[in-house]
Amino acid sequence: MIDKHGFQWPPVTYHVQHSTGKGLGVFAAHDLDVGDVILRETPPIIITPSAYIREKSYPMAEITKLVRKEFEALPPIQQEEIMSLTYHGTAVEMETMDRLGIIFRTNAYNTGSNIGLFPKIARINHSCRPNASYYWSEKLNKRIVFVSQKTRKGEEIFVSYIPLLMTQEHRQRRLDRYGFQCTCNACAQERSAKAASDERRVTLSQAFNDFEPQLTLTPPKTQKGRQQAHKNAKASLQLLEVVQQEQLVDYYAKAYRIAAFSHARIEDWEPAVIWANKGYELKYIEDPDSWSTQEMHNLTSNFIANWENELQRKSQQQNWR
Ligand SMILES: C[S@@+](CC[C@H](N)C(=O)[O-])C[C@H]1O[C@@H](n2cnc3c(N)ncnc32)[C@H](O)[C@@H]1O
Repeated sequence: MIDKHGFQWPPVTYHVQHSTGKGLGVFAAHDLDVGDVILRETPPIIITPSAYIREKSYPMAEITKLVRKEFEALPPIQQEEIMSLTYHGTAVEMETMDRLGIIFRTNAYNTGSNIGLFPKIARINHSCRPNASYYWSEKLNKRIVFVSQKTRKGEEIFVSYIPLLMTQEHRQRRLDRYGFQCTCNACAQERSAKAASDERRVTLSQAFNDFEPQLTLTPPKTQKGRQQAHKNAKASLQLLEVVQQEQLVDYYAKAYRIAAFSHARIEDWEPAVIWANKGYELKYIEDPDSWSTQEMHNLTSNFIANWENELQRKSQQQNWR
């Protein structure tokens, strides 16, 4: 629709066009900044797996039946859009499942406790170093795709289909179910750069796990505990460097949260506030209504209060001298 000022409404943020070696892809229609929303989409098909399905990891025969029922209720134009999506099935799946079931398997996303198909979002290709991310908004009943790295007009938009803290070999194994050999800029690097990237991703995975039990605000009680907490604060800054070197924007908020907690534990309030606030800003972009956004908001306020108290204490001490 063109509004009274001659502008397209809603504004066009992307085009679907050919992507070399990847079929169709989604491309930026103009320069996009971190946090810009590319797409918001309500799933025309959404299924609720039974408890049995969730535990036994997706028995496709049952899913296909649920999907078919929803599909039959859609208007022909939506059915056509869905049937035009790409699909990839194993030899067994091609034998035992119909095309709709395989389309759903190739393109659907987990959506809270359900699984949804988003035909427009399904055109976005994968990268192991993506420039976009997404979340499911229960409130809006939509999946929202937003830019996580500055993207220039005409550049392709990529999300990740898989967790990224793994070696390339491991990632490729996960991607095999989609039927393609990944040639993203992380996978297509020359051998030594790829080895360095693998090492960073494995280090990050290990470090995120190791930090998890130490993310508490209780100050250490012993001398040894205090020494360890100081070491952790230093290590949290190294972790931030590694995640930035690897440009894994989907993991920045997690690293900021670790740096915030680690500095709060040693009562170094200024960096604690800075990292908590950075984490909050990213979490807010990711999903303003999520529990983890609220957590980062509360931590930031709490650390600011502690920092103010500390500054007040210091200025009183100076006045007494
Ligand atoms: C969800 S669809 C994405 C849109 C698809 N390119 C299309 O034309 O509709 C997933 C399929 O896109 C292709 N694809 C996605 N990311 C790719 C990548 N990094 N390299 C090669 N092919 C990719 C694969 O064929 C994959 O099965």
